[in-house]
Amino acid sequence: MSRLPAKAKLRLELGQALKSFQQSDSKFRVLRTVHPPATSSEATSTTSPKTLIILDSSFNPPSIAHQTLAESALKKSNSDRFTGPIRLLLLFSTMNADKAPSAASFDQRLAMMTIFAEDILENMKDDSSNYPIVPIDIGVTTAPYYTDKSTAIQSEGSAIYPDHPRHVHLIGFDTLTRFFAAKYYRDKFSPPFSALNPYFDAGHSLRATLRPDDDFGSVDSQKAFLAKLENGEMNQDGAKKEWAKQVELVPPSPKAGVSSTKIRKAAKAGRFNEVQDLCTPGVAEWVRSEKTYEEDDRGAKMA
Ligand SMILES: Nc1ncnc2c1ncn2[C@@H]1O[C@H](COP(=O)(O)OP(=O)(O)OP(=O)(O)O)[C@@H](O)[C@H]1O
Ligand SMILES: NC(=O)c1ccc[n+]([C@@H]2O[C@H](COP(=O)(O)O)[C@@H](O)[C@H]2O)c1
Repeated sequence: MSRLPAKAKLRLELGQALKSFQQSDSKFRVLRTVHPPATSSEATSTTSPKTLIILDSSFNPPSIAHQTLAESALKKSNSDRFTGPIRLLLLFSTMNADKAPSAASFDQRLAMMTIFAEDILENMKDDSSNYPIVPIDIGVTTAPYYTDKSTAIQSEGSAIYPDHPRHVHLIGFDTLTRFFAAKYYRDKFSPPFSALNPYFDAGHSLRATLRPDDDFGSVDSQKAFLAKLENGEMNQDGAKKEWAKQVELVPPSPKAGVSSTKIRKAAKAGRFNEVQDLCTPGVAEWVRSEKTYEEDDRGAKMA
């Protein structure tokens, strides 16, 4: 293995770790931790977090919009309100609630997540007065829903997160509407939103970034969606209006128009300048050199 080029080695190691996870009954596992440059990995790996910031995504591929979600949450002026120590978890679901697995293979996505984590840490290092030093975990889960993801992390992540940290899931507005969509819970829960009680009772929260778009609607209509929770209009399905206090709405970032779909399409068409604009440097280099989307740029949400 030692003679393999670095990228092939990374894929192989992550592929093997993923296979071992998939062959187990586990629902959550951290496969790797990326440590901030120039800090002792021992020091950061033994820091048990009280707040776990989680970016769950298909990472197909990681984009600068994902980078903004993570960095904005970590920025000291925003993260000061979280109880420290803080840790960031990049989480990949092997089972997505709405998408068929396609385009980049799972070992490639895990490799891109690792490179993305290194890019984020490098970027934050350059602005260290504004960002805390945090390790970034690369994790996998089989759970497609946020409530189940958090339950799996609580029960199976207790060795790496022994202090039972509060979870802050970073999501975009499109995902907020799916978090609060009764159709996902109706089969097993009556009323459907009673499925969310354990999540909010545990003190977990959501940091939802507005994402104005032709498909997702204007900023005002997106704010109006959360107002329905606040006003009790979702109570008939079992929601509680006080949950709104655990949902932070974040103004859209200048990267609001960026999506992984755009990157896959640009890569397939060979527009690598565009890929470079939409990805962090290491990820853009990976997509180009590994020809990640040369054959297949699918990965759109299923109907
Ligand atoms: N530009 C953006 N603004 C706000 N949130 C975003 C943005 N891009 C992604 N997100 C959020 O990041 C999370 C993970 O994103 P996801 O992997 O679905 O990316 P995507 O770009 O929407 O993917 P795809 O284009 O493949 O559907 C989701 O909660 C999504 O809403
Ligand atoms: N109700 C829910 O918890 C719910 C609904 C739809 C998608 N999801 C998850 O949101 C994450 C992001 O989804 P997309 O990659 O489809 O944007 C995925 O892990 C997906 O499985 C969760």
